[in-house]
Amino acid sequence: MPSPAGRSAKDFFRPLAVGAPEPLREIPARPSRAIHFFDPSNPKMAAKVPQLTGTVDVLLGNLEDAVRADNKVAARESLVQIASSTSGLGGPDGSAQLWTRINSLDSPWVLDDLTRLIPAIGDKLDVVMVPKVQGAEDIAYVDRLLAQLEAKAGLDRPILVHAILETARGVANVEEICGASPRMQGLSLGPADLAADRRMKTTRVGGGHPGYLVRQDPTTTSDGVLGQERPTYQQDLWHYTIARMVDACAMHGIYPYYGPFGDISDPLACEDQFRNAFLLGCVGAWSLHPSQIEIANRVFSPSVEDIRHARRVVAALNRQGGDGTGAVMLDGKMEDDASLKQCLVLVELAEQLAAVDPKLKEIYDAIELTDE
Ligand SMILES: CC(=O)SCCNC(=O)CCNC(=O)[C@H](O)C(C)(C)COP(=O)(O)OP(=O)(O)OC[C@H]1O[C@@H](n2cnc3c(N)ncnc32)[C@H](O)[C@@H]1OP(=O)(O)O
Ligand SMILES: O=CC(=O)O
Ligand SMILES: [Mg+2]
Repeated sequence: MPSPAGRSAKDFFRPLAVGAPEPLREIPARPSRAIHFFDPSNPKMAAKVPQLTGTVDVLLGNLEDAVRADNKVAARESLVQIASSTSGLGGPDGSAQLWTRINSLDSPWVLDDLTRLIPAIGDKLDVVMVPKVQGAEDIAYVDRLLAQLEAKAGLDRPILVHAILETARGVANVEEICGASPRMQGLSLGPADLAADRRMKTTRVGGGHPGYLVRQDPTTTSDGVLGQERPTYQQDLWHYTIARMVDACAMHGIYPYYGPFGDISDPLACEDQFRNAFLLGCVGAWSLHPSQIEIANRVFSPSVEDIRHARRVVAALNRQGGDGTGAVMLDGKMEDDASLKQCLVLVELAEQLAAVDPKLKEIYDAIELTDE
């Protein structure tokens, strides 16, 4: 059966242009807790890139929304300059990955974004983020164009594609978007554009809303008097979409991310939003301001308590049967193959992060198990 992007299974992993690199069979799990956005046309932000390179998993040169229309060319040119001159940025050995967010596919800038960036810095660019993706056809367009440009530039490694989920049609097509190309690296939730496209009545960039709540039912006392207290509980506007995104990504072996949290002055609510996404399966979130990098790095790294518990579960199941199967009691709770698999997700993530973050490695290495 043809894939949504029109390719049969036998052709799925064939390069889309003669001389283009072979597509990857599996998307590598490179740490990407914070995708830090900067506007390359803003001299102050551009100047901060070298010092951010050792502190953040991904630096993303943003060319789309938040870059003024009259700065689009300057942003693109400055990104070329930054990528060429910043050591440790981008490529398979970079200490920070280099991503870019190109302009939307219907904009007057996107063709020049790709035809300028790929020949100039294609060897440094790890991922191209595509905004406002509507369906597999958008990915197919970028896929073919990237293959042609990679072939022309003689690149030996495919540039990956990340789509922003920020239109109602995109959400309806989320599974086919994830499976549209072997280049698909992941998806980010774009709550601001998605809210506008859905005609939601919010005015924020991500996060909750005090009006979106449930109220406790009225209570009556034993003599029938209506109680005064009716607590309310704010609900998560993004739960449904994040859950759909996580399932679609997991099904296709690619990575889901929460996107922007616009209230820079509210680090606590930002942390909550990021943690909800982490718990639901996301691997990272966007950082719009340097202060959000630390929040994402912390929230998207498993805690010491989680890793201690996960290792104890692994050890307890191994102690019992040697092969990790069966069931054991630990702290009054039943643990078996299914909880073991959850624990292994955390243990593997900790190993991946420790490999790039020496401080975290020290912390995880120092965890002692007291059961043996
Ligand atoms: C819905 C969406 O599409 S979200 C994605 C698109 N939006 C973005 O990318 C926004 C990126 N961030 C920004 O534009 C800015 O952070 C703003 C406008 C939110 C706030 O900027 P400022 O008012 O300058 O913040 P603030 O004064 O706290 O900045 C402190 C310093 O950090 C710098 N800085 C701020 N944001 C960033 C950033 N993202 N990257 C690098 N440096 C930054 C500032 O230039 C300033 O530098 P200075 O100390 O040399 O003066
Ligand atoms: O691009 C991000 C968004 O929220 O819109
Ligand atoms: Mg957007």
